[in-house]
Amino acid sequence: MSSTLILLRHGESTWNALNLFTGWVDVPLSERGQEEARKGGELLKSAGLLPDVVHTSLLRRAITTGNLALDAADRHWIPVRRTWRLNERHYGDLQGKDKKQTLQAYGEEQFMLWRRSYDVPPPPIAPDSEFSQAGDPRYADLGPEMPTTECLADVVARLEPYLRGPIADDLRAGHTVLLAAHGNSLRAVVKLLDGIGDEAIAKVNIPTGQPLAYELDADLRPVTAGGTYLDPEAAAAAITAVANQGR
Ligand SMILES: O=C(O)[C@@H](CO)OP(=O)(O)O
Repeated sequence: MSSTLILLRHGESTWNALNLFTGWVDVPLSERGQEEARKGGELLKSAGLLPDVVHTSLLRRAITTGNLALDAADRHWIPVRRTWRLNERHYGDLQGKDKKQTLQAYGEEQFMLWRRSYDVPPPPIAPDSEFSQAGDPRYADLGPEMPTTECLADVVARLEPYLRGPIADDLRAGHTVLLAAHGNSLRAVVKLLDGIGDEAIAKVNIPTGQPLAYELDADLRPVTAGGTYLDPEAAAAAITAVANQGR
């Protein structure tokens, strides 16, 4: 039996618009981001890809995107599960910093190591930073798993059990599953699904608000490597914009 997994990065957030590193800071969607989310839902509806269940992170830009997209697809009523394991990568001490200024201060190589290398995390955030999540009640159960910074390898490690567990269970039940999440947590999903190498994943960028559908075989392997963007032209333009952030 085949099943469908749809990946949807949140629409533009207010901090995407300001070009700030965001990570676990819980910023809202911009007006444009809300519109992107609605359009994403309309694309799902017109493609006949109707989710039976949605999984989101614990961050409002993904939660709101899921709500707006599902509302536009008339699927606002489906069950929802939320987990910190789908959160954006924790950006450590870079959270709240301007991407362009960071590029200028540290240079292209260090900037890209922090943004896209597989295993180099940014410096950790101090617990008393205004952009720290220490003490946030939504993460009270995490204990020592609570990150103060993460590289993509850390995201893969915390996300994989959830992908192979609750998400795989829903897919095996024949459900069409929507993941409303983030640029880097969805890069981790794509890496795992497509078996992308640690270096090659640096070149993969996920655009905001563009549904990416994976048809999966009975072993939950992609029928088409890389999946299918429902609006390939818009997705290609948006991917280039993400890749060039900071420049
Ligand atoms: O700031 C962030 O949290 C992410 C996603 O917006 O940025 P980047 O694409 O630079 O990893």
